[in-house]
Amino acid sequence: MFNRVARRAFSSTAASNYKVAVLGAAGGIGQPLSLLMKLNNKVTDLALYDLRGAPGVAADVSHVPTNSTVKGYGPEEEGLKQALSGADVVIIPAGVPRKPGMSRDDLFNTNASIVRDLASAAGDYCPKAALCIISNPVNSTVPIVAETLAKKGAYDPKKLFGVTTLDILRASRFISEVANTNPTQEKVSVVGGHSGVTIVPLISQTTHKGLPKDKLDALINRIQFGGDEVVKAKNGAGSATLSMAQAGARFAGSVLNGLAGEADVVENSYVENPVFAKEGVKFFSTPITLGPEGVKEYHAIGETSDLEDQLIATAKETLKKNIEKGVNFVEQTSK
Ligand SMILES: NC(=O)C1=CN([C@@H]2O[C@H](COP(=O)(O)OP(=O)(O)OC[C@H]3O[C@@H](n4cnc5c(N)ncnc54)[C@H](O)[C@@H]3O)[C@@H](O)[C@H]2O)C=CC1
Ligand SMILES: O=C([O-])CC(=O)C(=O)O
Repeated sequence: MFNRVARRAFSSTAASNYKVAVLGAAGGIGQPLSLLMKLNNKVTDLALYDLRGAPGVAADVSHVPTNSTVKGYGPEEEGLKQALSGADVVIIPAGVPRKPGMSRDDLFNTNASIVRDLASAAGDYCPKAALCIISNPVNSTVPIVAETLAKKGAYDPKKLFGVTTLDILRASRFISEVANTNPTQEKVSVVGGHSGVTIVPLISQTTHKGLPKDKLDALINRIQFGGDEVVKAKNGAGSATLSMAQAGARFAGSVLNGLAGEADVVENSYVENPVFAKEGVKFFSTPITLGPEGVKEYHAIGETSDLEDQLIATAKETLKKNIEKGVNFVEQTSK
């Protein structure tokens, strides 16, 4: 088996060589996300872990002719340890999705312990890895990971990311539908968290700040509750998986670009942000620049309208509670 140095030395086509682990890889998000990571030429070692089904997904994805090896692991034979050892980036979409009528917070009771245990394993087996958290409720699962790692002395706030990129994708798409423009050219910063009122799209920073109030309100509401559209349409069969895989692959790709030292890699992400932490909201999504050590720079939110100021204030109140719930969970359940 090649060690990291040898892997890098033997590769000729990739710009850089990284091991990426996907935890929850056989799920609705995990499968297409694993495929998209296989297509990323910075990935040379792809480790797919799930309670069940990961070896099959790995065998399937491994036939795609790109530079990466792909291995699937289950919980037997220290599969989690093998999947995580040496990982540079860990992407976590493990856990249950919503059904109609549920909020993301309703997933807390099931997903909190799943995420805590996977975070604990990451702290043990790849303490230097960048962790990208997809499992809901993101507003609380990210603090759970932070607290779990902190208890092990393995928490690096610059390497823990809540993935909110799907809100960014939706904002681009939905604004293009309202303004009749090309969605690939629409860039909208979405700040705050990842659920309902904590999702705050900053439309005033786009070229569409003059939208009539009824259209603006409807657009903001659609971005905040875009996840519900998919949950309703899937009618009990889960929530967004394909668009989420695209969002997760874009975000993890940017993390890899940052690790590789590329310039000006900017994404929005729900991270421990020193500015908001001072206000008592420890985690908050803003634009960040990604670099070789994870977060390289925290960007200010920028200019906002009065309406956006109100939305941000509302988001902060809910986020404080969501964060506290995650922190308390780790306090109460850690051995
Ligand atoms: N951050 C975001 O924007 C989004 C987050 N999500 C969230 O992502 C999560 C996953 O959604 P889906 O893939 O649709 O669900 P799914 O049920 O299709 O897949 C979840 C997978 O996780 C696995 N799993 C459960 N416990 C595990 C453990 N302890 N270790 C490893 N794997 C484990 C399951 O076996 C399953 O294969 C949900 O919590 C969902 O709410 C979904 C869409 C967007
Ligand atoms: O709505 C859900 O439960 C899944 C999710 O986070 C999203 O699609 O934004």
